[in-house]
Amino acid sequence: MTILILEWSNPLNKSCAIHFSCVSQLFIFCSVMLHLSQDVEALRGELCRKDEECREQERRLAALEQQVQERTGVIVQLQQQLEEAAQRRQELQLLRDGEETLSRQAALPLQVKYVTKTVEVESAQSKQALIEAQAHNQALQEQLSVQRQLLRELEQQLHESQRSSSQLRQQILVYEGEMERAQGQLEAEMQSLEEEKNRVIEEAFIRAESEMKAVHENLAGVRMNLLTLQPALRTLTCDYNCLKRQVQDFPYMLEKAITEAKQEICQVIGEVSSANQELLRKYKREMNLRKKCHNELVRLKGNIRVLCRVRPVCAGETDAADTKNKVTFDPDDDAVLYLSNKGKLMTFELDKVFPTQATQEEVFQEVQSLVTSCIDGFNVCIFAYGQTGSGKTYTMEGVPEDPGINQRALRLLFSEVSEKKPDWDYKITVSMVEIYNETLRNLLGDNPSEKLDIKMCPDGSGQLYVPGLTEFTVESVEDINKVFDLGHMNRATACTNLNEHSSRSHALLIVTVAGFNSSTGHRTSGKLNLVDLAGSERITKSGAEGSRLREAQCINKSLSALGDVINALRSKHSHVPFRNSRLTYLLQDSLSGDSKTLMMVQVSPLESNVSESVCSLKFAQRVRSVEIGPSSSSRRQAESSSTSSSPTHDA
Ligand SMILES: Nc1ncnc2c1ncn2[C@@H]1O[C@H](COP(=O)(O)OP(=O)(O)OP(=O)(O)O)[C@@H](O)[C@H]1O
Repeated sequence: MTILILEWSNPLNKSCAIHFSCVSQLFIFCSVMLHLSQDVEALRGELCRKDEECREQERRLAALEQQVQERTGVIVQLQQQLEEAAQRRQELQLLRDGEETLSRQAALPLQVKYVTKTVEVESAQSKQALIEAQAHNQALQEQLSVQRQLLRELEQQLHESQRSSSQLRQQILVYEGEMERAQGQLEAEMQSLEEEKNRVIEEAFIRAESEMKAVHENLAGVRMNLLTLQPALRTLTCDYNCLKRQVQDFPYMLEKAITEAKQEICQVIGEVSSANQELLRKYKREMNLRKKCHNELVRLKGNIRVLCRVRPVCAGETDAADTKNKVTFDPDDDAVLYLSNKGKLMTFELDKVFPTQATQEEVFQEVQSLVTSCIDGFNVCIFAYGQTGSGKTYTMEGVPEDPGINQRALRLLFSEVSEKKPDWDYKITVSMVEIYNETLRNLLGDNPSEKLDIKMCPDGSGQLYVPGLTEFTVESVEDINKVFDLGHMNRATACTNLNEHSSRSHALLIVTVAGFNSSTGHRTSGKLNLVDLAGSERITKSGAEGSRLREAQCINKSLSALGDVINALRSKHSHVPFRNSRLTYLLQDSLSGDSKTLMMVQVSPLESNVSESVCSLKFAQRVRSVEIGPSSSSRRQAESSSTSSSPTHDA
C-alpha cells in the first residue's frame, strides 16, 4: 500500500503527517470502474454492430418486399392484359359467330338468287340495294379478315402473356421461397443476437455486481480513513483560519511595522544629522585650529615663503665661459644655493631652491597647497621676482606646451572645486592687470589703454576695489586660454616692443574664488594674485635717462614698496605702507591679515648676471630672514625715520 505523507509548515510552526491509505482504495475503485466502463463500452459496440446487421437485414427484406411488390404489379398488369385478351377473345368469338352466321347465310344461295332475281325482276331500286348489300358484305369480309388477323395476334399475345405469367408466377414462388428463407435466417440471427445480448448483459451485470461489491468494500475503507482524517482536517481548517486571520491582519501589521520603521528611520536621521552637526562643528573647530596653526607656522617661518629657481642656460648662451660653475647647489640640502662672485663663494639659504633641471610640474607642486588654500577663503600672493631674462614669465606663464603656475593653478582650482560639489558651489573669476610706470591698465577690458584707479569701497568695509576692472568667469581650460590670449593681445597692442615692455611692467593675474555651501549656508571668498614682476635690475646705476630712467624709478619704487610692506607685515608694524606704490596698494588685501605670500626668486646662471643674481638673492634672503621687529608702536617710530626696508632698490 502506498503511503503518501504530506508535510507542510504553517505560521504557527506546526507540522502534521497524514496517512492516506484510503487513497489507494480509491485508486482500486477507480480502476474497477474504469474496467467496467470499458466492458460496457465493448458491449455497446457489439450491440451497435448487431443493430447494424439487423438494419441491414431489414433493408434487404424491404428490397425483397419491393421486388415482390414490383412483381405483383407486373402480375396485376399481366392479369389485366389477360382479362383484356379474354375480352377480345370474347369479341372474336362474337365475330366468329357473326362469320358463321354470314357463312351460313352465304350457304343459302337460292334464297339470295331468288332475292336477286326478285330484285332484278322487281326493280332497279332493289338492284341498288343489292349492290349496297354486296359492298357491305365485302366490307364486312374485309373487316372479318382484319378481325381474324387481330384475333391471331391477340391469341399470340395471350400465349406469350400466359407464358410470361407462368414464368412470373414461378419467379414469385422462387422469390417467396427466398424471402421465407431470408426471413427465417433473419429471425434466427435476431434470436441468436438477442440471446448473445442477454448473455453479455448478464455477464456484465454479474461482473459489475462483483466489482461494485469490491468498490463498496473500498468505499467503506475510504470512509473509515475519512473518519480518521477528519481530526487532521479540523486541525488544518483551524490552521487555515488562523492563517487567514493573519493575512487579514497583515496590512495593519505592515502599516504598523512601516510606521515603526519610519519612526526609527526618522530617529536615525535625527541622530545622524545631530552627528553631522557635531562633525560640522568639529570640522569648523579643526578648520579654525588649522588656520591658527597655519598662522602660527607662517608666523614662525615668516609670513612669506621664499623659493628660488635657477633657469637653465638657453640655446644662444652656451658659449658663455664656465657658466655652470657660477651657480651651484648643495646635493644634501635643497634650500641652499652657492654663487661664485668675484672668486668668492656666497651661500644663500632659502625655503627651497629649484635647480636648472627642475620641471614646471615640480615647481607647481611646491606652490599648489598655497593655491588651493584660496578655496578655503585665504588670500594668496605668488610673486616672480628677478632680473630681466631670469625666467619669471617662464615660471608664471610658461610656454603653450609646458604651462606655468598661472594655468596650472587655475586647472587645479577647477578640479578641486568640482570635487567639492555638490555641497559647495564655487565661482571662479579672473582679471588681468598691468602696472606700468605706476599706471594701472585693464588687460581684459575693451580699451586697454584706459587707466584704472584703486578706490576704497564706499560701504565702509575698508576693502579696496578697482572700478571698471573686467572680470571673467572661467569654468574650463578653454576659458583660461581665451582669457590669457585676450590679455596678451591687449598687452601687445598698447606697446611697440612687447618683450621690452613686459620686462618693465608688472603683470597681475587676479583670481577670485567665491564658494557657497548650500547645506550649511557657509560662504568663502579667497583671492589668488599671480604676479610677474618687472625686471629688478639696477638700471639707474648704468646711467639710464629719460623714459628709461622713469621706468626704472617706477620699478624701483614699487619693488622697494613691496619689500617695505613685506617687512612691515612680518615685523607686525601697526602701519604697513601699502599706499607707497600701485602694486602694494592693489595687493593690500592679499598681503595683509592671514594671507599667504610666496616669492619665487628667479636667478640667471650666466656669469654676466652674477651681480644681479647676488642682489636678487640678498633681497630674497632679507625678506625671508627679517626677524620679528620691535612692537608696533616702537616700529612706527622707526618707520618715520626710515621710509624703505629694501636696500636693493634704493632709487
Ligand atoms: N626653467 C626654464 N627652462 C627653460 N627655459 C627657460 C626657463 N626659464 C627661462 N627660460 C627661458 O629664458 C628666457 C627668458 O625667460 P623669461 O622671458 O621668462 O624671463 P623674464 O624674467 O620673464 O624676462 P622679462 O623680465 O624680460 O619678462 C626665455 O627664452 C625662456 O624661455
